Amino acid sequence: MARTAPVPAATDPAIIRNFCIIAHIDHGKSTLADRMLQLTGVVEQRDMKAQYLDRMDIERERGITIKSQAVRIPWEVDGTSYCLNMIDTPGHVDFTYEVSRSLAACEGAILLVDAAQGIEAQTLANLYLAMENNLTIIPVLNKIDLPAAQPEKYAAELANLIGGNPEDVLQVSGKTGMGVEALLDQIVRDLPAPVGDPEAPARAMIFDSVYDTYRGVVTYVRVIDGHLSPREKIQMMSTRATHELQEIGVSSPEPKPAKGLGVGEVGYLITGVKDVRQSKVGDTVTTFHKPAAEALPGYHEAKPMVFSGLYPLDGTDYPVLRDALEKLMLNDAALVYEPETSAALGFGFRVGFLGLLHLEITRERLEREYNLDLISTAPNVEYEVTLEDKKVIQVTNPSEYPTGKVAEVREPMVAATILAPTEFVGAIMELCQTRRGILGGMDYLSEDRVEIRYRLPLAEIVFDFFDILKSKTRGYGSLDWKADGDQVADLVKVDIMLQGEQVDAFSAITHRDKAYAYGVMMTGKLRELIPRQQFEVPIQAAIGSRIIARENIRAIRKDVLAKCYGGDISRKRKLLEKQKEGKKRMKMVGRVEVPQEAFIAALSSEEPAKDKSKK
Ligand SMILES: Nc1nc2c(ncn2[C@@H]2O[C@H](COP(=O)(O)OP(=O)(O)OP(=O)(O)O)[C@@H](O)[C@H]2O)c(=O)[nH]1
Repeated sequence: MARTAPVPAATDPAIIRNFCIIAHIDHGKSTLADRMLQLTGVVEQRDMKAQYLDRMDIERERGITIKSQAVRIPWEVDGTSYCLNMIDTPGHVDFTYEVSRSLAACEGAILLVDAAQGIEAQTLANLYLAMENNLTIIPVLNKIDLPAAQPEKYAAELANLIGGNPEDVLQVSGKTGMGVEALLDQIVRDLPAPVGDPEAPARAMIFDSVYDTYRGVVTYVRVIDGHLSPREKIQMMSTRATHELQEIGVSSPEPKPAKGLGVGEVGYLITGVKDVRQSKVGDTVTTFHKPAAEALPGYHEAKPMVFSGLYPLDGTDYPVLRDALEKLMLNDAALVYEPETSAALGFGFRVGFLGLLHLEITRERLEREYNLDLISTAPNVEYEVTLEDKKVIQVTNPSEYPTGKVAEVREPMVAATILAPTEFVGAIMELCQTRRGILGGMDYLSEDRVEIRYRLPLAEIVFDFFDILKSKTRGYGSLDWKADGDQVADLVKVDIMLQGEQVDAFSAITHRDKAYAYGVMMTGKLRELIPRQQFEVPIQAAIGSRIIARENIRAIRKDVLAKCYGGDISRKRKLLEKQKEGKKRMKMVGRVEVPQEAFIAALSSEEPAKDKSKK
């Protein structure tokens, strides 16, 4: 019954439809994409697995999409075989950047809304992105099989938001497959076919690029004008670097070599290049023999929001970490890093991320895919510090924060949008107020749902804000934010000292009002984590030379042989060996031995617990 046809060799743009699915997290994009793959027969029943397009283990385990994926699916309407290119996109606010790149490769978007939840913060954010890209939008309610679904109510809400009639909002279930065929028909009917000049010099936009151990760099493109063929010499417009095309093809969803890619087509290129910097996302590909005069407008550079130091537990892994970061960067245009050294942790990198989830995912990928053990330092945002001599520096690492000579510090701000049932307005405003927020406005989307806008310091919302918002709104609040300039702030650097020796890994830049709380928290934690030494160890928190908190670790003389009475010499030796082993995993801070685990434990609590990472 599925109206599938063999994937047509799409040389005629009139039969192509490029679309993406945008939605708030968990509203069911990946499930709907799965159902489309199954219905159209591109994935055999026996090969089907949930979240087919989520290729990374982490994506499957956490049930979230991180990378965009493009796949070509056939669909027949009124006897004509169409070629649909579906681009699955992530929903989490950290990965909005991935979404905007995918949108630029499409003519239309399915705006998917959970029929039991209604419109949420990322529904709005993604809708605005799609509108900015002039995409045709098909509103769809998903999960209508759920007993809690309220299709009439939310169809009205959606129609109200984007204009149109509630009756025109399609109702589907990605789970049961209900309504999905009608949706595919509507995609063919409502979305415009791509337009471009087939005779013009080739121009293709790179919207993704991944490193494959066997094949080298695989570059995903959307052709705007002209044609790309195998064995052709291509040129990257930003660097003018040339490569020979070894393979060109489409994902269906497994890679399938093709005879070429024409106007409007989405596919992949392989040039055998191993250097990941040769294939930059946002760049335009043209041909060497007939190059285009002008590149396509690129993407906005993603701006990292959160910075953290990443250090290998074992110092000899440093080169592995460097290579791994380089490879990940190709996959992830938003990642930036530079080498740094820490007195306490050795050689590592300062890495910039889009948010905490991005940090967590990156760290997990590095550990898993490259077999590394890492310590990540407490994350912080980027500050702009003006010194007394008017020099301006950007500080992403607390240990670089200048002491004494500071004239002004500016902190990054965000424009935040919170959606929640009206009964929680008071609680939300109270929370934003304590986070130094300034109310920007409030709109009622329906009589029981409100949109509240605040301007807040990034540092106040990027760490635990969302978890608190969720608990204050009994799970119903949703949050989206984007960068919104900066402001002068009263910030200080808190240092942590062990026996008078500063430990750079524990320093933090905080608002003056919160410095004391940080000092007390960190000194208290370290007292628990650092074992007693043979002398007393004071742990202090200080702003400049002023001590704001202090704890003490009492002295102990640790005699490991005390337990071994009797003359069993081999047992004694074993114990001594063991003690030596243990020492190897100690870091010396002055005379104080700090176990590696203490660093990990003291720093890790600054991250969100694993299961809280979803929005
Ligand atoms: N009952 C019901 N559950 C659904 C339906 N579609 C998705 N779900 C469930 O909703 C949850 C989220 O679905 P996903 O497809 O992973 O959501 P997503 O929007 O792709 O999430 P991200 O990829 O992380 O953005 C899963 O537990 C699905 O099983 C549906 O039509 N009906």
